[in-house]
Amino acid sequence: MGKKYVLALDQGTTSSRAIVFDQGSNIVAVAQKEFTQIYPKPGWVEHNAEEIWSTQIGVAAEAVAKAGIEAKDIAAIGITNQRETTVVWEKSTGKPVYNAIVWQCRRTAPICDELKAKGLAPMFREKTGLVVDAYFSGTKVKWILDNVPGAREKAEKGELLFGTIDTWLIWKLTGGKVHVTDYSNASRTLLFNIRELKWDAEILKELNVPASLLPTVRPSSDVYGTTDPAVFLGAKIPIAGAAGDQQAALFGQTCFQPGMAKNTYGTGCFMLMNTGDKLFESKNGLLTTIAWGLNGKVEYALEGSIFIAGAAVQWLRDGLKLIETAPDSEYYAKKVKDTEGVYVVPAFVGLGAPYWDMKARGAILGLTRGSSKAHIVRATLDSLAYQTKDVLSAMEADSGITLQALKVDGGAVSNNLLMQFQSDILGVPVDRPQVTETTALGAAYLAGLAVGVWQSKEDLVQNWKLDARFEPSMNQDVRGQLYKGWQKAVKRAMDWED
Ligand SMILES: Nc1ncnc2c1ncn2[C@@H]1O[C@H](COP(=O)(O)OP(=O)(O)O)[C@@H](O)[C@H]1O
Ligand SMILES: O=P(O)(O)OC[C@H](O)CO
Repeated sequence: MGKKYVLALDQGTTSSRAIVFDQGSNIVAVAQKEFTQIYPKPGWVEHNAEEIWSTQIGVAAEAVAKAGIEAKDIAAIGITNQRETTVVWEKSTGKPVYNAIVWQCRRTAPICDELKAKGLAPMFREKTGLVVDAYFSGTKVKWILDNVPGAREKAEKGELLFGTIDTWLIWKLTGGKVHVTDYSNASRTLLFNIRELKWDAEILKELNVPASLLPTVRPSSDVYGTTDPAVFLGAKIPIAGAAGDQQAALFGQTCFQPGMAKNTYGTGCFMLMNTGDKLFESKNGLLTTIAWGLNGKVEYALEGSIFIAGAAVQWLRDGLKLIETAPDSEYYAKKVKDTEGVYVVPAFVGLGAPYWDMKARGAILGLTRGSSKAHIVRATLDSLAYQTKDVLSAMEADSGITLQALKVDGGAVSNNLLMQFQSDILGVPVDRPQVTETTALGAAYLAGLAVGVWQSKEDLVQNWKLDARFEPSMNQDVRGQLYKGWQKAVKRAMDWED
């Protein structure tokens, strides 16, 4: 049948995944591997960039083998990645000078406080669409250059390269030949001017980051180079698409029209609304970000970033050991009809949108002698839905658009109880597609469009198929009451850490 498969590499926060798609957007094979989470201090999160690479290339080979195809049957590779996570490496050796600093890491909160104290937040907001927060790459690069012995001298001599994970993987896949990123990833660095579409000289100066470190910014659907046969299954395959995982999910959900939105429930939860060529400035704590660069222009999105979602379920599993597997959360939550007033606020790494409080910390509130494991498990699941409600309210206020239905995806959407509660608390239908691996699908689409596997975005829309629609069935008064309790609980968790 010729080369009609597309391989998506989905490098997430907790695992590296590779998925082979056919031209009908069907999943032919999946391989996945978790990798080490490194917590050197409270609030710090790192990954080993070499382990990211070895797990990613490992699952790529495994997925191709499982699909029963050969590397030469792959028309293109698309990359999608946990965003903001920062790698700095030596140009000559390819060796990272430090572990990757993960998006969740709070170590640069003091740098952000200084920038805010200097009154620079409005400048950053205006140019980058982002808030000054440790979440983004800019202050992480600065931290590496300021704290890793010898790093700044090498950077100033042009011997180091910076990249988010897309850049790191493309550089490795091409055998160290190509140093690029795409518009969507660049827009998460706090270094990129989303209006002028270039690295911002004033910001680079302020953060003391030499421009020589930075990758070339390219469209999200474009042939960046080919794989080095020595590293990728002996074949030269075009690497033809890249996008941050949340933007890729927006693309995979075929949210191509302004006003269309999706919410992805993974480690964190990220709601994005396509705003087309319009750049909305949020007045309600959301981010303005680039959705993708495609067909010679960029399109924008409004984003609500929630730092802890599925990770709270992992905490129930690994930290509290209340459940054995993530899906068990549904089983225990079902044992009670509601949380009886218990709220879990999973502000483990502060709070993102719409609060942006780096000093918030997790809290369980409303406990009584009658509170049980089931109540805590249920309250943890509910917290994903409440945080989503916070963000959707902000998005509707910013855009003036009332959502008719919310498209969802990501690991936690298999939880039916959560999806029903989500619909109940929003008062909006929740639509779960058959393919919930929309992040990988989006990356495959971007790559496939660049090499002609698919001809146009319109071709893709018909591939989106509904699995289940969850309709709101909660009484409005109950909804209001429950949400009021959540807002009270959030206030108690805020501004906690000194
Ligand atoms: N049935 C479930 N109920 C609740 N949470 C779940 C369920 N299945 C998976 N999860 C959560 O979903 C997350 C994994 O989703 P995934 O999309 O793979 O995340 P990521 O891309 O961020 O690594 C984990 O945090 C896990 O706790
Ligand atoms: O890896 P995920 O799916 O948790 O996504 C992480 C986000 O890209 C962080 O901004």
